[in-house]
Amino acid sequence: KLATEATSNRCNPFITFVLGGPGSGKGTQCVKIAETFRFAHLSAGDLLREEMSSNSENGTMIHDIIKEGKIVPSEITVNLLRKAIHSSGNHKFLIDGFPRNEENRIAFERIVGVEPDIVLFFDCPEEEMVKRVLNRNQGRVDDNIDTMKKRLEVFKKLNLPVIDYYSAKGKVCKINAVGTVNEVFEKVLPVFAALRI
Ligand SMILES: Nc1ncnc2c1ncn2[C@@H]1O[C@H](COP(=O)(O)OP(=O)(O)OP(=O)(O)O)[C@@H](O)[C@H]1O
Ligand SMILES: Nc1ccn([C@@H]2O[C@H](COP(=O)(O)O)[C@@H](O)[C@H]2O)c(=O)n1
Ligand SMILES: [Mg+2]
Repeated sequence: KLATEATSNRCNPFITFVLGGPGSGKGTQCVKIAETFRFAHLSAGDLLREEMSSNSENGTMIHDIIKEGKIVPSEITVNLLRKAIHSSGNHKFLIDGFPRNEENRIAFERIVGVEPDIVLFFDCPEEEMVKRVLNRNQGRVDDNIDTMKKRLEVFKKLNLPVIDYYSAKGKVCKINAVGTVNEVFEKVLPVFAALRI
């Protein structure tokens, strides 16, 4: 029901928040959803990494926070998302890895002014997430066992309560993230196939 409530004459953008622990497969699945259903894929982590590499005034701070597995101040992340939403030319968005905490959630509502239509939650056992992250090999400063342990703690302490918040509003689609990439995508497909946007 939650996914079919959207109608074709809406004015607001259609927002999907994509959540799950580090290495649960959010980015991998977002690429497939975006290709199949023509959503714009905005990864909060990717936007922060781009900002970090662009010699911006916040670059060093962002680097240090990511290396520690902590959460960047919401104003920075939400403003990067806001700009990306407005320049995308699309009206359907996958916002990957956001909101990570209550502060992120509230800042998005305040600055962007909309709530998500649906929240996808990739539910994955910790051992599997650790294995995936340590095999990722993309040169990320946070893909090491020390940072990964911290990220898992931050996920449980700060991100799970956000997922609970949206669950209570009936917005969460929980997907079992165990299985091959294609097996997981098979579970995601019906969520988006049911949309009328
Ligand atoms: N279903 C899967 N089975 C096995 N490996 C997977 C699966 N999905 C993704 N992977 C691999 O696991 C790693 C982590 O996946 P991905 O980057 O999509 O996770 P993420 O949730 O976006 O993580 P992060 O929060 O750290 O950005 C990648 O190397 C990816 O190729
Ligand atoms: N809303 C967010 C999203 C990410 N971060 C920081 O970036 C790191 C990597 O994020 P991924 O989504 O690519 O896993 C994350 O551990 C945070 O340090 C953030 O602060 N706020
Ligand atoms: Mg990712």
